[in-house]
Parts: sequence; C-alpha cells; structure tokens
Amino acid sequence: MPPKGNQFKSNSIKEENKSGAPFMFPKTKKAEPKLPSFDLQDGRLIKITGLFFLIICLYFLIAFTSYLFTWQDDQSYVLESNGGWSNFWKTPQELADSGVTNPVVQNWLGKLGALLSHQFIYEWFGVASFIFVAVFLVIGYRLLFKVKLFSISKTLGYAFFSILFLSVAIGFFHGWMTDSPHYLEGEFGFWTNRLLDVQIGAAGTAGLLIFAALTFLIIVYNIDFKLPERKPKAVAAETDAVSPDDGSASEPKFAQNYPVNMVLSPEEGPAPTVPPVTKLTQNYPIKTASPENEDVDGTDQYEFNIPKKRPAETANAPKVVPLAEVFKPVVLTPEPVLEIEDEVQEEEFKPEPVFTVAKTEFETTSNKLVEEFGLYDPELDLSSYKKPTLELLENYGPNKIQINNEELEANKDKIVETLNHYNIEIDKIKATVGPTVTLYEIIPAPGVRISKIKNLEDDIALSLAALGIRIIAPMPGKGTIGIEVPNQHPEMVSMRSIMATEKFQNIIQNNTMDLPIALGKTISNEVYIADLAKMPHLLVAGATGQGKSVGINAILVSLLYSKHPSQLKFVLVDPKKVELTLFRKIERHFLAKLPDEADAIITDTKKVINTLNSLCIEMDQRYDLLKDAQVRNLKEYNLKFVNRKLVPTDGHRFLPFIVLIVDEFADLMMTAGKEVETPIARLAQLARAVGIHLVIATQRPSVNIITGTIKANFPARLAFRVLSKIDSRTILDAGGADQLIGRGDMLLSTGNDLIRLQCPFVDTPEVEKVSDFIGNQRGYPSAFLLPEFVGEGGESSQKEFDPGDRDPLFEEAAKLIVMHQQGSTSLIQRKLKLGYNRAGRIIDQLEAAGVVGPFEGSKAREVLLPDDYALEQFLSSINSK
Ligand SMILES: Nc1ncnc2c1ncn2[C@@H]1O[C@H](COP(=O)(O)OP(=O)(O)OP(=O)(O)O)[C@@H](O)[C@H]1O
Repeated sequence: MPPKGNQFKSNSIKEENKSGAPFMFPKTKKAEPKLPSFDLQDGRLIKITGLFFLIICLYFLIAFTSYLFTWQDDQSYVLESNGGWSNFWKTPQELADSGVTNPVVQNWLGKLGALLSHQFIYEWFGVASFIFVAVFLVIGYRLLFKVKLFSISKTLGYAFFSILFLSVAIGFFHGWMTDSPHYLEGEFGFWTNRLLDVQIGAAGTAGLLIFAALTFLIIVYNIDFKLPERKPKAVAAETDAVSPDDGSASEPKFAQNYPVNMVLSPEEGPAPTVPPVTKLTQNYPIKTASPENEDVDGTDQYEFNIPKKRPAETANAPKVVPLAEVFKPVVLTPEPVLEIEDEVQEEEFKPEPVFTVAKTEFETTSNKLVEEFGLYDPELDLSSYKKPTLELLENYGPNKIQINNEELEANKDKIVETLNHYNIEIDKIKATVGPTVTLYEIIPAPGVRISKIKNLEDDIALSLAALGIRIIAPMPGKGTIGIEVPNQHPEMVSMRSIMATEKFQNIIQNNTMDLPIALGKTISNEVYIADLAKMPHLLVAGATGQGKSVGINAILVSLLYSKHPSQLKFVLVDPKKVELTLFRKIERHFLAKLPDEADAIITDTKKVINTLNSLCIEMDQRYDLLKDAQVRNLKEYNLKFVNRKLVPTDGHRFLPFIVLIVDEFADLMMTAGKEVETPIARLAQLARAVGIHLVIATQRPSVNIITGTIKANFPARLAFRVLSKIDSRTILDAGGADQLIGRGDMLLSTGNDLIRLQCPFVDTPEVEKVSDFIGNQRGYPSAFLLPEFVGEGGESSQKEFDPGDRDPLFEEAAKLIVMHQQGSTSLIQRKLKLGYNRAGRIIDQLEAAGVVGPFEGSKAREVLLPDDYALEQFLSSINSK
C-alpha cells in the first residue's frame, strides 16, 4: 500500500487539474495564511456538538418531566386547534383571541418546553419519548468526553425500536380504558392501535406485539452469535437476562471468560452429548474432578447437569459434576484461550448446550487463506518440472546374480579344509551370494572358540587365495560366523537397476524418506536405501580409485531422481575442480551459491570458507524462523508454512533441504585447517534440525583430517577401500575397510551396524544426461542464494564511495529505500526489476554513500536517511561534488 502522504499528494494534484488550474505542487499553496477551519476532523467542532447534545438532553429531560405535571395546565396553549406552534410568537392578547384559556405557560421550561413536550409526548410517542433523552445523553457524552457509554449505532437502533414498540404497547393496554389519545402512549401509539384493531383485531395486535418483543430480544441477545434457528421458546426464557433498554444488551449479562480449555456457546446448535450448565456463579474457581467436589454447595460452585433423564426430571434433582467430567467428550487443542458462557434460565427451560472449541484468531486466518488459495505449493513456481527418467541411465549387465556352483563348492571345501587343518570342526555351512562377495556362514561345532576362528583370518585368506576376505565373528544377531569371499566375477550394480526397484519407487512416490540415497546392494542382494536426513551427515572415505566419486555421484543422482528443485538445494564443493563440474547445468534448479558468486560449484578454498560460514548464517536464520514458528524441525516448519500458518510477510519462507557435498575434504583441511573445520563442525553439530546435511568425502582418512570434533558429529560413515587398517579404524572405528576389494565395494557404519554394500555404478555420461535433462528445463532465475558472508578483507568490506562511478539506477534505488525505510537488496531487485548482482552492487554503493547501514544478516539494513527531504539534500550534495 502506498504511504498516505503520497495519496494526499496525488489527490490534491487531481483536484487542481479537475478545476482547470495549472499544475502546482501542493507545497506552493502553503504561502496563504488561513483562518482556523472547522472541518469534521477538527476536535473542537466535535466537542461543541457533544456539548449541544448534552444540553438538549438536559432540556428535554426537564421539559418532559415538567410536562407530566403541567400538561393539563398547558393543554389549551399547545393544542393544534388553538394555534399550536404558531402560539410561540403570539402575545397574551393574541393567545386569548385564538381561544387559549391559560396563556401563561406552566411548563418549567416555558413555551418552548411546553410545545416540545406536547409535540413529542402527546402528539408523537407518549412517555416512550423519554428514550430520546437517553439517546442524546449517549451521543453527547461520547462526543464531549470521548467516553463510550454504549455503541451509538446500537443505541439508535434499539431506541428507534423501543420508542415505537413502547408507544404501541402502552397504547394497546391503555386503549382498553380510554377512547382518546393520552400522553402515556401519544397519538402515534393510540392511532396505530386503532388501525391495527380494525385490520387484525385485538388478538392480532397482541400477537404482533409479542412477536415484535421476542424478535427484538432474539436480535439483541444474539447480536454477537449467529443463531438463525433459535427457538422462540428459548428466547422467552431469556427475558430476565436481557433488558431492552440496556445499551450493552449485545452481551449477555452473565457472560464471563474463564481460562478453561474450551468455549461453551449455547447459541451454536445442539450437542446432545453435553449436559446443560444450570448455574454459574461469578468469580469462583472451577473445581476439578475430585470426589469431594460432588456435594459442595451450589452457590459456591459451577454446577453442571448430566442429562441422564429428561430435563423435567433432572430439574428436580440436579447432579453436581466436576467440570472435567462434563467436558470429557471434547478433544482439546493445546492451550487455546477459551471461555464459558452461560445465561440465567428459568427452571423449566433447558436449552441444549453446545460445545465449540475456540480457534485462535491465527488459526482461523490460516484456514481462511487455505480455503481461498489452497495449501501453499512450493512446486508451483516450477510446476512444469519433470523428474529425470530411468531411460537416462544405463543398464549394465544382466542384473541377476550368476551363481557359479563350482566356485561355491570350491570355496566351501577350502574353508572347511582350512578350518579342519586348525582343528576347528564345523556343523553346518551356508552360502549367500551377493553382487561382489559371497557370504559363507559357518556354525561351528560346540566348544569351538570364536576368537580362534577370528585369529585364522589371514590363514583362511591365504588358503582361499583371495583378496578381500572378511571374517565376521560372530555375525551380529545370528549366532554364526561369517566369511565373506569375493566372487571371481563380481557383478556390477547399475544405478538404473536400483532406481527401477519397487522399493526405491515406493519411497519416492510415498515420500517415506526425506532424502533417499541409493547405496546399492547388500551382501544378500537386497537393495539398500538410506535416508540422508536421518543419518544426518555422511563421512565418505576411500583411497583413490576405489569408487568414491562414483559413490558421490550415486548419492547426487538418487536425490535428483527423488526431489523437486523447490525441495532440495546442493552446495557443491569440489577442490579437485573436475569431479562435480557435470552438475553445473542444474545450477538454476538445484544448486545454491553465495550472492555475488559467478559459479555455483566452489573450487577455491577461500570461497569454500565463505560458503561454509554463509551456511552457518543460513542455519542460524533457519533456527530463528523455527523458533518464531514454535516448531522443532524443518519438516514441522514447512508443514506449517504449507498450511499457511506462517506467512511470508513475517519473514517466513519455504525451506528447502540443503545438502553440502565436499568432494575432497583433505585438501581443504590442509589449506585452511581450522577455518574449515570450525564451520563444518558447527554445521554437523547443529544443522540437522534445520534441514542442512553434509556429505564429506576424503581420500585420506588420517586423524589430522578427520579430527575428533568432525568424527564425533558424523555417526554415519561410508568407507570404500582404504590402504591400511589404521585408516579403516580412523574412518569406521573398526578394521575391514582395508580388506575391501575396491570398485564400489564399501562398508557403511551407521553407529552400531557395519554393513557391506556394493555401491551402484553411475558413469559420467549418465550423470551428464541427467543434468542435461534437468538443466534443459525451465529453472529459477538464479541459483538459490545463500546469505551474504563478509569475511575479513572480503570485497564488501571496501566501502569507498565514488559518486562518478555510481550505478545509473543509484538515485532511484535510494528513493525507493528511503520511501520504504527498508534497506533490502530484494526490494531493489523487485521494484526496479534487476538481477541480484546489480541490486547487490547498488546496495553496496548505497552503504558506501551512507544511505543504508551495514549488512545485518537476516534483517534488512538500517536506512540512515529519514525522509525524502533528507535524501534530496543528500543527492544534491553528492551531485554538486
Ligand atoms: N560402484 C562401482 N561399480 C563398478 N565399478 C566401479 C564402481 N565405482 C567405481 N568403479 C570403478 O572404479 C573406478 C574409479 O572410481 P572413482 O573415480 O569413483 O574413484 P575415486 O575413489 O573417486 O578416485 P579418486 O579419489 O582418484 O577420484 C571407476 O572408473 C570405475 O571403473
């Protein structure tokens, strides 16, 4: 909404033009001195009007009261037949001539008092005219003292009805006694009754009056509640509770708010399961369900009837029940502000009470928004986006385990032989053929010590003449000893075969995992899919050429196949510069970057530090948003946002998951050390709840790279083949990774379990096709922008302002910012339709020039110029330089 000041300006310009006068800025008009004007907004006029009403009120009150005593004396003076109002100007002589028997008026307020009272009371509405006094009082009091006795509009409405109704009602009863109009009902009341009598008869008139009275009571009583189907009988019972001349009648007299978790509103329809509240005494605490409360004296308690019998029966024997018991059937929402309302009712009338659980104002607005616009759909911006298809991936091999019985037999024989050689007897042996290794499970004869078998690991490997034998003794949860022997012809697990499985497709379709990553096949040929969001971070290690990069590609591809660009963003760090370049094409869909960065894939160590720190800012901002939304994690937050319970005007936004992938962590640690370790450790410690997850890969899992701090925060670790047992221990806290066979053979440690997996293979051309497929679709205008981070000596810290070098839109941007008093880049971007980079440059210039303050993280920058005038002065000063 444009500011008011501008509206006034444009209005005044319009008026100038309408009248044909030459165009002038309103400023020039200021020169003419003006007399004080009494327009409607002037407080003095209002006060005078208020005073006038109060005087009139007093005048009428005295005149009317006097009329009750003096009307007979003044009758001949005020009668229409004797001259009526024209007598006001007549001399006593003239009055005598016109037949006035008593020319000296007795009314305490003289001729005018007598004439006015006669007009209002006798000729119009009878004693009901006193209601005018009340009306004038309410209006005058409000205008003069600015004190709201009652709502003026309601007062006028009720007064109008009451005057007419009372006049006719009094006329109806008085009509039985007299044949001529009387001051009690006035001529209006008298003649209306006559007319009604002729048309609908006395009974009809009585019916009409009752109907009018009840209608009035219904309207008055239900003024704040909707009850169109309210029975007249119910209203009849309420007559004691509401008085028609009570200006506050819109609220039931006995309504009180109590901090109990629900609203009892008898107006909203029947609820048969709930007993009626028969008595409600103010200012007493509500008793909780305890046996001693059941017999307490009714006057000190809130008592509720359980309608076990018909109302008439329960009226005689009301049973006191604790509030908690009465309200049992209602499912409560957490801590809404709730009220109990009741009314005084006659014994025989028992309306059926109704429970409604009050919705907070906030809930109702969000419900309204959802009704109007539907749920917020984050995918709408890129609604045409298509997820990559399976055809983009290659199908390697038959995808079926080829069981070579000869090999199996030979291996079994060798194992049995070797063990026998060491006097270890075997009861049973079972083989499970996996893609790369076959697991032989041995049940040793009773009495054989497991440690003995474990110690023979190398001997068995030697006798089997195979690399990569791993002995698992005992097999967790199985009571057997496992010997993993590599297959002579390992099978390649293609990414496509994993993606095509029902398991993966179900996960994608049913959204059962937030960040599903396909990690290949287990030793028993099961497809293994993990949820990165639950891990919540992943440390990947493996010697060079063992399949690490393929593994990272597999993780990226799994996520690209399962998520919409609005739900997920990657921050890609690739110090090796070549591994992740394939994903450059998906920048505008899936990548996040620093505001001023040209390239979304970060290869420079300095920029990595800035990006990691920026991610920490993003994390902190997200925590602030979560705190503000009173939720504990990203999922709950987004759910609230989708349900429109959080609105962008409060700074809320839909939060996509952010996955940080670092392909060569060792390189970073060597060049930047603590500068990298600190933000990584912070993110690893805290970022999971706000949807930021890390995948850190390293070739060298030595302790100076994977430090204690980092390791402690990465419970999930993935080891490809490493060169030494020590490396294996560093990464997995256990041996085994050194005995893997490479080419995607890996061990996944999830804290307790160690699972051997064959990583799915996805080749570079496949990745390229997938990124092409995504990149060729319509994307966002730019990559997802991370918060700005100004490091020491960073570009943004140069705050020299050169007026000659300013952007052509500098002035326009400055005006915009001063007008909105909001120093935000996105405002400039939006209003001037600029790209982020240019808008960012302008805001830097504005900062250097002193129009806005420094960057303040998530908040908009402070605007240092208060108004247009200051800006104009400022601009002319820099222009003159
Ligand atoms: N899951 C797999 N299935 C089959 N072969 C694989 C698999 N993973 C890797 N390989 C083979 O191993 C080779 C090396 O893999 P990759 O490039 O991933 O190694 P790396 O660990 O990333 O090496 P570096 O650290 O030097 O980049 C691949 O070219 C491929 O032939």
